[in-house]
Amino acid sequence: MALVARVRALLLPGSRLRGATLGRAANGGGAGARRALSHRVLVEADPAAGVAVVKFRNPPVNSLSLEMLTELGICLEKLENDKTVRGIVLTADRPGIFSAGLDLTEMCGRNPAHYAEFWKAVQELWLRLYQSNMALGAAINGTCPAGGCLLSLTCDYRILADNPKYTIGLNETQLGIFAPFWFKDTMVNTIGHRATERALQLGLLFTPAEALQVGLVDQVVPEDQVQSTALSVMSQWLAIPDHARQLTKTMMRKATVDQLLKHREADIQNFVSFISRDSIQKVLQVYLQKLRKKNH
Ligand SMILES: CCCCC/C=C\C/C=C\CC/C=C/CC(=O)SCCNC(=O)CCNC(=O)[C@H](O)C(C)(C)COP(=O)(O)OP(=O)(O)OC[C@H]1O[C@@H](n2cnc3c(N)ncnc32)[C@H](O)[C@@H]1OP(=O)(O)O
Repeated sequence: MALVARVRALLLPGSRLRGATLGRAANGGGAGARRALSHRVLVEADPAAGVAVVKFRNPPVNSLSLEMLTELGICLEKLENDKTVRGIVLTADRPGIFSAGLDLTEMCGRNPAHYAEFWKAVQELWLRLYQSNMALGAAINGTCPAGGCLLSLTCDYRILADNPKYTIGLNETQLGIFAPFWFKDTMVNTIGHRATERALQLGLLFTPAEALQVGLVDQVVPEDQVQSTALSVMSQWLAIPDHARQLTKTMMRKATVDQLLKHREADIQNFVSFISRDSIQKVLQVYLQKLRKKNH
């Protein structure tokens, strides 16, 4: 289903999104700051600074469900059309978990049509973020595996909280699945081929010190300074004339984007047939059960 159709579906009677305010809603924060609410995404915009902070709040772990992907996509589209916003900082509403990655329940026990719809939504969000004309920063205030790491890698820079409990990486192989080519390319573009090959094959989750060393993040700062640092780094990016920064970003990312655009349909079909395999369903179910057992 296309983004517009998914939004309509979300707005049908009975949907949890119905009645939610997706536009700018109320004053909040400092002078001129504006807040907008949807269920799973909170936006704090500061028009004077030209920056919006987009906060994930999809408890318990900020997983990227179909609804979360859709709300995030709507929110980013609105911000892209807002002339007062030139930069976006992505972060979690609460410290602890930036995002647990793609929602595993969307990839388990569903039908092929659902897998195709879900994967299309993952592609759409990646394309929106990776091609964004905005300057994007990630204020990573919690653990950041797999799809969470991918979100941060679409940004122009990453600031990670200095907490050894927080790890970051594309750990798909540890689940018995693997990162598709465009996840891989996004990481290669950040840390290079050899470091990516090692990280992906071993499904490494890096501590803050390791992530800094390998170049997966640009700065590690005390936990209470993650957002303020991300905002002050943003002012450096916004000091560059937009057109010059945007043309450079497009030049750097075009080949990677074009690969997915060229193989988009095949990538969906490959995902659907891979994820539908009995053996893959089994490993995902075992992984989910292990996560759930901890709590019961
Ligand atoms: C041949 C051609 C092939 C072409 C191939 C194409 C594609 C390739 C194929 C597939 C690629 C698919 C890509 C996937 C990328 C991903 O993002 S997969 C998700 C990876 N994520 C993780 O591994 C993280 C798992 N979670 C955790 O490690 C922990 O939850 C946490 C984040 C560290 C938090 O720990 P904490 O102790 O605070 O919380 P709990 O573990 O107790 O969790 C609470 C609650 O939430 C549930 N949950 C956790 N993570 C997820 C998730 N990602 N999705 C859904 N649900 C999740 C957990 O089960 C608990 O539930 P409850 O017990 O019922 O409350």
